[in-house]
Amino acid sequence: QGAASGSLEAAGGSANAASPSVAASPSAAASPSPAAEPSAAASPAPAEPAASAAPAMSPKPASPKEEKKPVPERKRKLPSGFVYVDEVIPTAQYEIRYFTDYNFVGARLDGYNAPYAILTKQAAEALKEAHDFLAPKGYGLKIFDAYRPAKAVRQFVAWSKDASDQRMKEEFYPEVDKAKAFKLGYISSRSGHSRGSTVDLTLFERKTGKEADMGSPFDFFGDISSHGTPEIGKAPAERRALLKRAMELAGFKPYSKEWWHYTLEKEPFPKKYFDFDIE
Ligand SMILES: C[C@@H](N)C(=O)N[C@H](C)C(=O)O
Ligand SMILES: [Zn+2]
Repeated sequence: QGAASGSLEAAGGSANAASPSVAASPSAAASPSPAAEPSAAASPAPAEPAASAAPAMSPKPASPKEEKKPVPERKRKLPSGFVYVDEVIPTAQYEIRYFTDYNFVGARLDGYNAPYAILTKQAAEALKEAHDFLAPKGYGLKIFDAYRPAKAVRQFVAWSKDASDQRMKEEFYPEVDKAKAFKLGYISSRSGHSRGSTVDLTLFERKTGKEADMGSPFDFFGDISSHGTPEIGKAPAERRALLKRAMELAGFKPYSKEWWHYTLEKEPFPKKYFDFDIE
């Protein structure tokens, strides 16, 4: 799993539009180990529990059934302090995986009633800085997850306890026992995402619109997804380092176990876990 590939040219992944998209796409990053992100994880997470990814293989297309599902109009009124990220960064790409069934659970998550990325205003504005920093380097940001309702986290917990459901194992956690996903730090039972200032993301190449090869897919549970892994090639490692630099300059901190997961250092709600639906 997880291609350790080659050149700095972006690879793999479908190019998703600047607006929230229902279709899933593939995704495919190493720099010195970033500091662990603290977390209120219920389980003894190693470093910081914080984020996730898709396999290096080609992305599963959305099922015909899924494509027919109507996408609801977005609710304009968000809780105070939150914004729709595409209204702040219209030129980023959005592929909200937990709104689709292309994720490690294999189903749309509770509370994801629409494919939108929502963040605190501070986090969205900081993210725009990272996106703008990357532009002259030929890259942009592609968002997989942002604010995550606490009910979705509860669904992750239930999923991890259901040993009979292994439908996405091969693609997302081939060498990990799902019952240990929390303990190993790949998922947090008190996720920073529910505080509204944490984001899961990757790079896309501006020239082609394609998702960059980061050496392992988003939400791939394994050592290869850690910062500093020796298991990936030079180019993906350089891209992970570029993304990390952009995010740190913008005020985010990385999570050692997941190259795609970042939390705003000065998050406005450091102790509050929200549960409003995404709509
Ligand atoms: C599940 C994955 N995308 C993720 O976000 N993991 C971190 C540790 C979290 O759950 O906060
Ligand atoms: Zn995350």
